Amino acid sequence: MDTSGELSPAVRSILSAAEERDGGETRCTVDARSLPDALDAAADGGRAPVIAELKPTSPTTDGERTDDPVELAEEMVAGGAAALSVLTEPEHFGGSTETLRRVREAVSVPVLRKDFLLREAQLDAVASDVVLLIARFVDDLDGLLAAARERGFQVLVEVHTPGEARTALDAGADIIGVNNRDLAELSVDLSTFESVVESVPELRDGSVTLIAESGIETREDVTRMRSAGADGLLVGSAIMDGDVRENTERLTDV
Ligand SMILES: O=C(O)c1ccccc1NCC(=O)[C@H](O)[C@H](O)COP(=O)(O)O
Repeated sequence: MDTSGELSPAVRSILSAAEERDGGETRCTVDARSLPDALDAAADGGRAPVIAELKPTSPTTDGERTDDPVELAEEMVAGGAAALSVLTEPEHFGGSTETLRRVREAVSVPVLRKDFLLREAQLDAVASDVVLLIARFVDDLDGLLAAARERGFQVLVEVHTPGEARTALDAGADIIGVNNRDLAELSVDLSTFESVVESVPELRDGSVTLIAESGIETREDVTRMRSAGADGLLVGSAIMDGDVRENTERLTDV
């Protein structure tokens, strides 16, 4: 894990909690719904390919959303979300593996497990269609990627810099997310996605499903990230803040 650069106290706390968290007792086997296919189908159908994120709270959010997550998930899908992301981190994001299990049972779109996974056993805590691995925080990306794929998971490898994007490509990642959130300041800057993609043109050669993550709030942001090459857009706060169906419709209907 690379904790050498600056990290906000909240992220340090998230990582300490992740180091302590147990995995599942039995090995997961997943028959995954395809995230790339779901994103392509949305785009072919004239909708922005949005992955709507169920994030009850976060270090950058005031308060906590306590409505039934299954109802929220169904509203997101009704609003046009191509896929869902469910936070399972409990201490800082109000998530749970049980929420993800219930949501995945209730919807037919692919569901991403959004968490800070550090060890192979943690993959087995719950089945999902996609798991997130954060390049900076995973010691053995090749090994964890292989372990996830052996179980049937698709893997979204998250990066924030050109160097991390090259590491993800070298490890054979085929779904890569560029997170616009800086983990030192927790601020978001959409030009992060643009500059990483410009520095690493292989991200746009068609072999990778490329996701823009964080800080996407408006239709203009959606158009901007799509123009820069995003095949999918991961949106949390702008959907969770208010009527999730209306918010999802506003961002998918472009
Ligand atoms: O969302 C946070 O406050 C946060 C703080 C520290 C580490 C990670 C954090 N978020 C994880 C994410 O990547 C986002 O939930 C996701 O990309 C959606 O972002 P947004 O649309 O800006 O809510």
